[in-house]
Amino acid sequence: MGVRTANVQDGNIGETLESLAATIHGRRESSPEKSYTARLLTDVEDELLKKIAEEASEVIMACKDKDHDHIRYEAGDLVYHLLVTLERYGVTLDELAGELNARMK
Ligand SMILES: N=c1c2ncn([C@@H]3O[C@H](COP(=O)(O)OP(=O)(O)OP(=O)(O)O)[C@@H](O)[C@H]3O)c2ncn1[C@@H]1O[C@H](COP(=O)(O)O)[C@@H](O)[C@H]1O
Repeated sequence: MGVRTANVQDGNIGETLESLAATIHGRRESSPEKSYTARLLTDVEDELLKKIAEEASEVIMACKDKDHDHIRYEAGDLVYHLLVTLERYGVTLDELAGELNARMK
């Protein structure tokens, strides 16, 4: 585990998710030898699905430690892998927004 804190600045979550999702989408054209994302998009699906469980567990452990920087770091890993999962299975961010908006009371 290597939590990096240098150069981490607050950002706009909407813009960041859209930019990252676009990068991930673009990796469909990349070589799996050169891109981890391209590998996750093309490898056997269990490789990606296992990462979701692993990263979720790491978030849980960081929360148990009440370690703010570590929680942020592991949440970043989890959200990245979730975005790769959405890309792989064809669920767009707009659809996700629709799903969440529909629940708002
Ligand atoms: N945001 C990410 C991102 N977050 C996490 N990861 C990778 O996800 C993996 C996490 O797995 P692990 O938790 O096992 O790795 P780890 O962090 O070494 O292990 P721990 O410290 O968590 O124990 C690492 O290989 C990270 O590099 C990411 N890989 C890519 N991206 C984004 O995806 C873009 C495309 O990257 P390529 O995959 O290189 O094309 C990049 O420009 C980034 O914006």
